[in-house]
Amino acid sequence: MNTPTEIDSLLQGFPVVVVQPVQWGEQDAFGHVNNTVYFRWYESSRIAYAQKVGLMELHQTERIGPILASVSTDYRRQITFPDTVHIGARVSRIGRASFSMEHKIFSRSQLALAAEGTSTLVVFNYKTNKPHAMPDAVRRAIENLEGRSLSSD
Ligand SMILES: CC(C)(COP(=O)(O)OP(=O)(O)OC[C@H]1O[C@@H](n2cnc3c(N)ncnc32)[C@H](O)[C@@H]1OP(=O)(O)O)[C@@H](O)C(=O)NCCC(=O)NCCSC(=O)c1cc(O)c2ccccc2c1O
Repeated sequence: MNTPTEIDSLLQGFPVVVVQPVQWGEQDAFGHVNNTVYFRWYESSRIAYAQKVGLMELHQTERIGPILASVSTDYRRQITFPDTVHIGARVSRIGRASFSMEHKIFSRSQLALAAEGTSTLVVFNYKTNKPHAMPDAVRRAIENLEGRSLSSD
């Protein structure tokens, strides 16, 4: 029996996990979830992560927030309706203004890794339209969430 608990253990080390039901309309003519949907799922996990470390609030108050610089994925399994996906996000690196995230998507019905990817976000000043140095408070919040220090490179 595939249980959410088993998937939770597969996603150990991912401090943010978003759980979403697969929608019928996310499938394409070939009967599987279309490749573009995986990027939406990654995005949901990035947003949840940014909310947890105060980056969404910072955007509301200071107009300093994340912007997506790059994203990539490897597809490991097809996903079909009905299913539920568990999308993990963790930060693996913090630079001066940028930080890197790793993502994993697990299929609950297959109890298997369906995709894994990486993304780079840049802290961005939406007033000047320029990158902004990672604020210390956000760096600390990320390190607290990850349970380790993430040195600059
Ligand atoms: C991405 C840019 C802001 C970079 O600007 P610029 O080239 O001027 O930056 P620098 O050369 O000074 O570098 C700063 C910093 O960024 C790193 N970097 C730059 N480009 C890349 C890249 N392609 N890949 C990886 N890393 C990159 C560089 O190494 C530096 O790192 P340091 O740590 O050393 O400082 C600029 O190119 C730009 O504005 N691009 C357009 C971005 C865009 O339009 N993205 C799509 C819309 S945003 C979006 O969709 C989005 C998605 C989400 O999932 C979000 C989640 C949560 C919140 C918001 C989200 C969001 O807005």
